[in-house]
Amino acid sequence: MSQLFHYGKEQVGRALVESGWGWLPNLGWALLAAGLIGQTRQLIWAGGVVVACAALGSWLTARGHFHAWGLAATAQLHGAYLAALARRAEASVPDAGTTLQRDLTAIDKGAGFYNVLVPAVLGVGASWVLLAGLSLWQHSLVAILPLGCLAVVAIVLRALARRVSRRDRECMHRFVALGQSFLDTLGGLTMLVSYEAGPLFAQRFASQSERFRHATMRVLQTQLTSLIAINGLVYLTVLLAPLTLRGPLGGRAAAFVTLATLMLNGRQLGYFSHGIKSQRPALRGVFGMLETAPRVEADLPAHPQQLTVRDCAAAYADRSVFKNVSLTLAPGGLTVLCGANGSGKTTLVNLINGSREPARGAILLDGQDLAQFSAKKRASVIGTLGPSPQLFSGTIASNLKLACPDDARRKAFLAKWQLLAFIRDLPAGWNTVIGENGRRLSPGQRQELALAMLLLTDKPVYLLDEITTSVDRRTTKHLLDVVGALSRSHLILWVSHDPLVQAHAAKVYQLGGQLTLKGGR
Ligand SMILES: Nc1ncnc2c1ncn2[C@@H]1O[C@H](COP(=O)(O)OP(=O)(O)OP(=O)(O)O)[C@@H](O)[C@H]1O
Repeated sequence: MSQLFHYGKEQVGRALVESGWGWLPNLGWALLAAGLIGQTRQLIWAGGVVVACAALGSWLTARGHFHAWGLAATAQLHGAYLAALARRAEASVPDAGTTLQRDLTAIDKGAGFYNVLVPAVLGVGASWVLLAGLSLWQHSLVAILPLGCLAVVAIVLRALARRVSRRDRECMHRFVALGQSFLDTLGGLTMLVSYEAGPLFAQRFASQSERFRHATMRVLQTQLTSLIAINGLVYLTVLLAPLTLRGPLGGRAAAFVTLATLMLNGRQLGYFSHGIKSQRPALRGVFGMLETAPRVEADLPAHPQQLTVRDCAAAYADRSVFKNVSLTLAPGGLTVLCGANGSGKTTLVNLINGSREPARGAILLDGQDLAQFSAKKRASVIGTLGPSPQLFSGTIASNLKLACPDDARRKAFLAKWQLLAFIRDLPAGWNTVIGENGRRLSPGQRQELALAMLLLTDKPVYLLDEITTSVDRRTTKHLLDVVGALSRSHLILWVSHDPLVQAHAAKVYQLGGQLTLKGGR
């Protein structure tokens, strides 16, 4: 939360003046009460003058710019956040923008930090000084009473805070479970119909919705309990105060009014701490974005000679996938990675291309740590293709053009490597319309087209993850010839269980907890 102080600093002085004027009427009301009840004309006058001066001062300082600190700070935070978001999107950092709505709301709600903190702290402090003076004058315990109450409020809130965050987590967990189940059902509707499992899923979905509703109600219940705790203790203290008051009637009235305003400011602080705590995760996201947004970066080598995976470990949540994996890719031959399902091959590919961060270790390209570079920079030198490639509705030619807009180079490349031989059998040839994500092509044709598009991007490093699962043997052999030839000048890692692919490799690594060299030519 300390980062919040860095914004709108130039308005802090103004916020103090605003808050001071804001508190002054409390002194005026205390004097008025003392004067009216003690029937002292001078005090009535003094109170009236203070209230009038405070009102005039507030009007003069405010003049349409009330909450100057909050306004300045939130404007600066919005600006900094949106600029960082733009840099992340520009650098193709995954997830950029997905939390935009939540983060902007957090910044707006965070304005409470600027608008409430100073007035409430100043109000509590000033009221306390006044109260201490009054109780010295009257020999009463009225200054100690609120101390005890605030201590109890703090203890109660602390106890509730744990419960609140447990309930919040539970609610979020239920929400995620509900969302996942909804998306699964939506995606697999046809399969569910063929399994005749519709009613079962409907029942399961209904019970998950019910659990989510219960979790939400528990969150509301806990929030209500803490509000009752704060308010209950505040009003109880104000009600108990007359029992501790001694001395002249006017002094007692002044002490009572000051105590009431002190407790109201204290309650405001309690609400404030609640509000700011509930925004803490979102605000952390905002400051995380500001800290991690990519700065202007250096270029990565256009023709790297070595990619090194150095002592890398990978984990999901607290589950380790592998530890101490080291591997070097260099031009001069294909490197193949195999291993049992779930051993972490795709995870390793994702560490290299930057879509996941290693739990430990580093990935170096010609000695430069890739962690310093944005996803966009990494993607400019590392091309990745997985088993389910993404194609774009349009024709085969329009897709190829996306990967390489230069007509001459594209045609020369495809002719040189004799790629996409299946096009000869299509009546519309290159102008065949492939539909959304290439669904009018066969899975094998989709894979071939996606590989041709990847190779057309002409990156120095390629990561191929199970790209021939749907491709026939003859085409696989041909693709192996192409990739094998490219691996003389490029750094290529191919994840494959296929013995045919492994037979073409200069090095074959096996992953299974550790990475071991299994063979190669
Ligand atoms: N997003 C994820 N969240 C949590 N766990 C994951 C996630 N992705 C993968 N895992 C787990 O990490 C382990 C490694 O997965 P990974 O996909 O890297 O294996 P793989 O070797 O590529 O498997 P396959 O041969 O089936 O493609 C698996 O046990 C999997 O359950």
